[in-house]
Amino acid sequence: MNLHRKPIPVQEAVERVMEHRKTGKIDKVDISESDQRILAEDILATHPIPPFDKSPYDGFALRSEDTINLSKENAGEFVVTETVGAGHLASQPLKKGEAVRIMTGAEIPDGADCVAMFEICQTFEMNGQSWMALKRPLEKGQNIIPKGSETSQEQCLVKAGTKVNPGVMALLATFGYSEVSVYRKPKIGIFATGTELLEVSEPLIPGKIRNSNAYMIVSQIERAGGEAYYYGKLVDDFDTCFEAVHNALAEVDVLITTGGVSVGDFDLMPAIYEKLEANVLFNKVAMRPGSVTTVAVADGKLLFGLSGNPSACYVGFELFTYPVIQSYLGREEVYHRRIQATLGNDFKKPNPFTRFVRGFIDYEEGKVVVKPAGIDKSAIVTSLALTDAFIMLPAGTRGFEKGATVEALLLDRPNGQEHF
Ligand SMILES: Nc1nc2c(c(=O)[nH]1)N[C@H]1C(S)=C(S)[C@@H](COP(=O)(O)OP(=O)(O)OC[C@H]3O[C@@H](n4cnc5c(N)ncnc54)[C@H](O)[C@@H]3O)O[C@H]1N2
Ligand code: MOO
Ligand SMILES: [Mg+2]
Repeated sequence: MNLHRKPIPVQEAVERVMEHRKTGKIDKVDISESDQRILAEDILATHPIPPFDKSPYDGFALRSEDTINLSKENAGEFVVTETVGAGHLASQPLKKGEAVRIMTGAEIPDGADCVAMFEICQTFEMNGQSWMALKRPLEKGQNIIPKGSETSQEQCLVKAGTKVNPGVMALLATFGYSEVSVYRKPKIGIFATGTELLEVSEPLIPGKIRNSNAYMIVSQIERAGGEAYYYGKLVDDFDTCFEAVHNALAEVDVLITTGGVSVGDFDLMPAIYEKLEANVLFNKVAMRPGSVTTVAVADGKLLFGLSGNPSACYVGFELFTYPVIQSYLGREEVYHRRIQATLGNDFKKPNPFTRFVRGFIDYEEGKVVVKPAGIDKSAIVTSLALTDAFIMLPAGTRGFEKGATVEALLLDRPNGQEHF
C-alpha cells in the first residue's frame, strides 16, 4: 500500500476526468416521455405563429375604411353576416358595410382588416336581420394578430442540448413534434462498500451504520439527468468486491463505488484498480472534503472511487461525476454554475486545501448570500439536507469573514416562499 499520495489541484483533476468524456447516443421518444430530457435536435418553427391572421378578442371583424368618420354623433351601422368561432372559417369574403361576429382565436375573414371588441359595439335586430352599431373609427390592422408576428417558419427556437421544461414542452406540441430526439441517459452503476453497512430497513446494532451513500448518490445521479443502477452493498472482501466491480463494468457506462479508497487495511479499491489494470487518473485531490477521491479508467469506462464519508462522497460526485453525466447528455455547459456571492457567516478556519463548504443560497437586502449548511466535516451527513450550493474557499492561511465576496457553485435552484 502506497501511503504517500501526491495531491493534485481540483482543476487538474477535473481536466483529467474530462479527457475521458463521451457523448451519449440519441433516442427518439414520444413527446409524453420527453419531459426533463435533454434535446438532441434543434426545435424549429415548422410553421409561422400565428399560422393565420387571428382575432385576439371576441368582437366584430370589419373594414377599417367603413369606420373612418364614425363618432358618438355619427354611428355606423353594419349588417352582421355570420358568426365565426375559433376553429371555423367565414363562408364568404366580407364586403363594404358588413361585419362578422368573430371569437378570440378565429381567423380574420377575407376583406376584414380590423376587429371591434364587443364592449364598444351595440347590437340590434331590424327586419329579421342582425345589425351592429359602432361609434368610433378603427385603424387598419387594429386588434389583429398578424400571421407570423410571433415567429416565422424555420426559426430555431430551442437549441439541442437544452433540457425540456414546461415551456419547451409547449413548443414541441405547437410544432407537431410527437416524437422528440433526446440524449440517452448514461447508465451509472453504484456499489456501496463497507462491512459496517446495514440496509435501510435493518435496526441499528453495535458497530454498524445504515448505508446512506447509495441512496444519496442515486438521488444525485437522477438530479443530474443520469440513469442510476444500484447494485447493492458489498462487504470489504477482496474477491467479492473485485468480481462485483468487474462484472458491473461490463453493464454500465460509468461505475461509482463509495468507500474503501483511503489507506486503511480494508480499503480495497486501490488493489481492485490494480487487478483490473485500470489507469488511475488520480488518487488524491487538493480539496476538502473528498481528498481521497480516486478516478480510474478500466475498459474505457470511468470508475469513480468516491469516499465513504458522506460529505466527501457528495462533493466528489458533484465535482467529478456530474460534468461527465452532462457530457453524455450533450449539454454545452457541463459544470455547475459558478456565481459570486456574499458569505453569510464567518468561516474562520484556514484551509491548507481548497474547501467546498456545503451551503445554501439565501437573499438578503438585495444580495445573494451563501451560508454554511451545518457542521463542515467530511464525515458529516446532517448538513447535506440543506445543501444546494458549495461555497468555494481557496486554500490559504486566513479564514473568511461574514460579508466577504466568495465564489459558490449552484447545485439546485432554490424555490421562493412568497406568493404574488
Ligand atoms: N491514515 C489515513 N487515514 C485516513 C485518511 C488518510 O489520508 N490517512 N484519509 C481520511 C479521509 S480524508 C477520508 S475522507 C476517509 C476516506 O475513507 P474511505 O473512502 O476509505 O471510506 P471508508 O473507510 O470505507 O469509510 C469512511 C467512513 O465513511 C463511512 N461510510 C462508508 N460507506 C458509507 C455508506 N455507504 N453510507 C454511510 N457511511 C459510509 C464509514 O463507515 C466510515 O466511517 O479516510 C480517512 N482516513
Ligand atoms: O477525503 Mo477526506 O474528505 O478529505 O475528508
Ligand atoms: Mg477507509
